[in-house]
Amino acid sequence: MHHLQASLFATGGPGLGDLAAVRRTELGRGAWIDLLPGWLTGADDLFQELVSGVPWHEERRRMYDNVVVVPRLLSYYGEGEDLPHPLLTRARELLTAHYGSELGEPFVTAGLCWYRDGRDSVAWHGDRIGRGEAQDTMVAIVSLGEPRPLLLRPRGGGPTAVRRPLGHGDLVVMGGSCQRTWDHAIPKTRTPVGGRISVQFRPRGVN
Ligand SMILES: O=C(O)CCC(=O)C(=O)O
Ligand SMILES: [Fe+2]
Repeated sequence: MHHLQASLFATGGPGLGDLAAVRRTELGRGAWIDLLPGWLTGADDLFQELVSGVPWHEERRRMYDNVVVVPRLLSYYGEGEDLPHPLLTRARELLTAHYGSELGEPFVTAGLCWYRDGRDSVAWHGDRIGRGEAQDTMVAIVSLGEPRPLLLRPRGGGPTAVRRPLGHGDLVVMGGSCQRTWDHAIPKTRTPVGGRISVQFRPRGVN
């Protein structure tokens, strides 16, 4: 048996906790976030395995007359594509089992972001290129590696209303109207910080 599969069943190996322990915070405007620190445990190697095993790429985006490089590496697993690690497959199954009735559909896609250091970031945005613009939905994020804060503020600007450090194994789920009525960001930091990988599970048509 492959050592990875063997370790999944060994005691003290990687595990995913009970999602019944999530804590919900109502943000207002129909938006909420659920948090479960340390949902994923004993997966010390997972970060490094994803760093070396995932087909990361840079993305360039047109900004007015310029083309800018997105400050993080990305990889996207669409519906039906095998995820890069069995623990992520299991995480998605458990998320669908827990949230499926409230969400009304399964989590199907996985977007991965690798923030190599404090210069990598994601600017203020909502996930509303797809259905998140018009409909309530959920985006579930598992954070791996070095802690980085997730910031939230009502859409359209203003001061940061929520600042939650996301550490190794932590789960955050943004739900309700969160994608269309709130924005979120992972800011750059001058503090020396190692790499972080975020795995975002979304339903079909949300991105
Ligand atoms: O890194 C994160 O946890 C957030 C990423 C994000 O907001 C996105 O990719 O849409
Ligand atoms: Fe996002």
